[in-house]
Amino acid sequence: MKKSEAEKRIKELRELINYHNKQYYVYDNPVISDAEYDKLMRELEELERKFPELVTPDSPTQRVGGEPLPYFTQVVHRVPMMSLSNAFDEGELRDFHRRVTEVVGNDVEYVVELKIDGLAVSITYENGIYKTAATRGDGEVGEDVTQNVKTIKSVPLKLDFPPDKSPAILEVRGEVYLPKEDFRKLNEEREEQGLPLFANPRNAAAGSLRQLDPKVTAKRPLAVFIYGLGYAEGIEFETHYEALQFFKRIGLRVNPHIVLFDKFDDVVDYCLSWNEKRHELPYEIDGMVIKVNSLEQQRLLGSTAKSPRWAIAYKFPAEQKTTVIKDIIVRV
Ligand SMILES: CC(C)(CNC(=O)c1ccc(Oc2ccccc2)cc1)c1ccc2c(N)nc(N)nc2n1
Repeated sequence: MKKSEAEKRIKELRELINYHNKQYYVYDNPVISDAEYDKLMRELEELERKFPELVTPDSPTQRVGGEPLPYFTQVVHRVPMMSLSNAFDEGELRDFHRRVTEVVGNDVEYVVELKIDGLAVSITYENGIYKTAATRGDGEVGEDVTQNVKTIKSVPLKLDFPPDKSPAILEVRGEVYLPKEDFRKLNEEREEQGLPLFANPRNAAAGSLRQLDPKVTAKRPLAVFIYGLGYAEGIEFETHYEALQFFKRIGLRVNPHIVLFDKFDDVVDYCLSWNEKRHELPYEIDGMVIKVNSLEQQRLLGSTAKSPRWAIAYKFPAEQKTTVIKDIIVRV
């Protein structure tokens, strides 16, 4: 095959593979079989082997990065990654709502999201191409985990911008997690190998993401849900819900159980309902997150040094298990 034909076919294959990744990971609606998908990947890998000069960093074949790192470099977040204040019961939830309405009045909508029990990451795309990823760290400075996050199949390496909206820089935040079933299997393998077990999926995700060798991370079936905007150049949103819809449209994986409410009683009912329903989810959640939808109202409410006044986490009552102590995250 001539180089020009290879170039054309490589472009086609990348677009096809990106499309099928979006169908599978973002819309949970694959339209080809795994075997057919693998065939496309193999053809692309074969062509890139024949024409290595045609390989680009955003090619779907470039997920498992380079050599192990000696250490993680630090990344200063353009916008701090804040934490959430907590509400532990309905009363505290209603106190939050009262504080909000005292500032912005009664015409307020809320977006309610699951609080995935994983670890927070920030992912930056430049002109729609995956660029960097960092852990939350202390909120101001995190660890550069670009190579490791790149191995997560539900993280797109190229965003699908519509012609009228293509931000030069888009930095989003989300939660990296390990699904329950994969956590169980991982601990089963570790037991067989006589290795220490992970205490819970969150620790397993953290331990997997903080690996210095991306080939180890690549073996861990991590996943991500994007839940917020960090920083953007070249695009503006009026509401949080609009931002989430845009994220989904361009290929970022957003949780399917996010709901917009305009009555706080419905927010409360929805939060309480998930204390039971969560046991059927394929991943662990430790609560719900309630956010004022209007970005203008968010600005009016502002933030404390630590957390926004326009969002709160509703934590489920701790199950009668061993007391939850702050787990020490180790790299194993
Ligand atoms: C709401 C926010 C705290 C993110 N937002 C921010 O980190 C943030 C940071 C600076 C902001 O504005 C500032 C900009 C510049 C300076 C200071 C504040 C606004 C939001 C948050 C935190 C954890 C979440 C979680 N585990 N699950 C879900 N589903 N949502 C979550 N949302």
